[in-house]
Amino acid sequence: MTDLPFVSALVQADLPVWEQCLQTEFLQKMENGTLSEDCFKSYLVEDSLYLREYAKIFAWGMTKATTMAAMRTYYSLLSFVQENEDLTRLRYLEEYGLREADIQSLPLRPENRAYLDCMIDAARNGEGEAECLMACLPCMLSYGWLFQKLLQRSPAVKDTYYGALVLDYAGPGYDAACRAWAERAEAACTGLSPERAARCRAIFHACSEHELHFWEMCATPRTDI
Ligand SMILES: Cc1ncc(CO)c(N)n1
Repeated sequence: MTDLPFVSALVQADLPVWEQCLQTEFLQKMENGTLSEDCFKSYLVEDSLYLREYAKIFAWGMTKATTMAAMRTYYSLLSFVQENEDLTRLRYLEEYGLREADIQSLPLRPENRAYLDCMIDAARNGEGEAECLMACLPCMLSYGWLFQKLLQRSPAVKDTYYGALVLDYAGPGYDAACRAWAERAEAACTGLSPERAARCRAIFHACSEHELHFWEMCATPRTDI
């Protein structure tokens, strides 16, 4: 992504945080095949709740769209997240006897709520598309980066129970989508005032930190499912 200077600098600055994500107990155990199904099930439930709320970030973004191009970015992101990402997750949930409808009333854990509140704040109170995309980007880009790394380091992970999920996020489809989002974010962040650019970097970084907290949370399973 060297042709995307703003986004590349954001990613470079946050690689240490993403490295820390890879070192979390949850991802280490996923990588070495010792993750308990309880933890994984709990992650899937939490992430399903997360993705439901994540959709609302785009809704806030849409209220501020001033061009059709911006509008299209939001709905293509929304449909990618809701349709592509959902397939594997729903299959796993089904294996656990959980239907999407059954989990909707569960509360979000505090780390999850805090992350979503941070993104919603950026999308609702920011000036426009740049702030909204900065809030959404660490989620997408860090997943692509993390799962590609995990697969490179431990190719055997693809033959484990968690292989399907890893391959989804490490695969060319997700990578292409990440690239498109990064290009869109680059365009939205080109030519911003230094103050606004700094605010955008702060949003991106805060959201990377929340990704880390989310992974840390996942080492301990929920007790209500
Ligand atoms: C918490 C979280 N971050 C990122 C992604 C990738 O979309 C996800 N599914 N969940």
